[in-house]
Amino acid sequence: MIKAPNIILVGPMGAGKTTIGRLISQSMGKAFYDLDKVIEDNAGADIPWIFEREGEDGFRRRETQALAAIAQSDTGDCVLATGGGIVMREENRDILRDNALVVYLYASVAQQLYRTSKSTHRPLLQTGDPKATLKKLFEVRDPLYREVATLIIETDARHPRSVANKVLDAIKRHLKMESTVS
Ligand SMILES: Nc1ncnc2c1ncn2[C@@H]1O[C@H](COP(=O)(O)OP(=O)(O)O)[C@@H](O)[C@H]1O
Ligand SMILES: O=C(O)C1=C[C@@H](OP(=O)(O)O)[C@@H](O)[C@H](O)C1
Ligand SMILES: [Mg+2]
Repeated sequence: MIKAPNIILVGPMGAGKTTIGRLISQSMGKAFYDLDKVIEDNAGADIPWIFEREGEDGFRRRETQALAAIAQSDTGDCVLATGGGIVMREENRDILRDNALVVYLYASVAQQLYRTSKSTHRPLLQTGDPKATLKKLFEVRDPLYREVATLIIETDARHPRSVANKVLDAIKRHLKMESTVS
């Protein structure tokens, strides 16, 4: 029998990684980690505080450390929701590709903007023009999400439960396919 891999969700801010990750972990009976929460717990401080005191570079160092610790533990029993910038470092992309089944949750810039508009805990969006920021980030990051993804799931115009079911079906189909070719 093939070993079940860790499931890692990537995608832009507002794609629903945290929300969908929690839902699919419950359905799969796997532990759930949100990388932002792990970083906050390790630092004893929240993300806005880390960005303010250590800059984005400090946050990215902490992010890589936390990703490596979780993804390279070989238990294969967790679902991990990452933050939208996880694909910016090449070493992170290597870790993702080598250690997990990676699901890219796709959302249009309009949906990203809508879903992130009610919260103030994303420092990169605390600017005068969050739409322009999301658009610029998406242009750089979309090809990188695609580079690491095993599966790509569209989330626009879908309720979280329906996105979660779509992800679960795609994972099942993928694992079945893998077991028939190996
Ligand atoms: N498929 C969806 N449809 C509508 N709202 C969603 C969907 N997925 C997530 N949301 C909402 O969007 C917001 C951002 O979701 P979140 O899971 O924090 O995204 P991410 O972790 O990718 O930044 C939350 O308020 C969440 O309830
Ligand atoms: O896109 C990014 O660079 C970031 C996304 C955030 O996570 P979500 O994608 O879960 O909002 C969080 O890691 C941090 O604010 C930086
Ligand atoms: Mg999140």
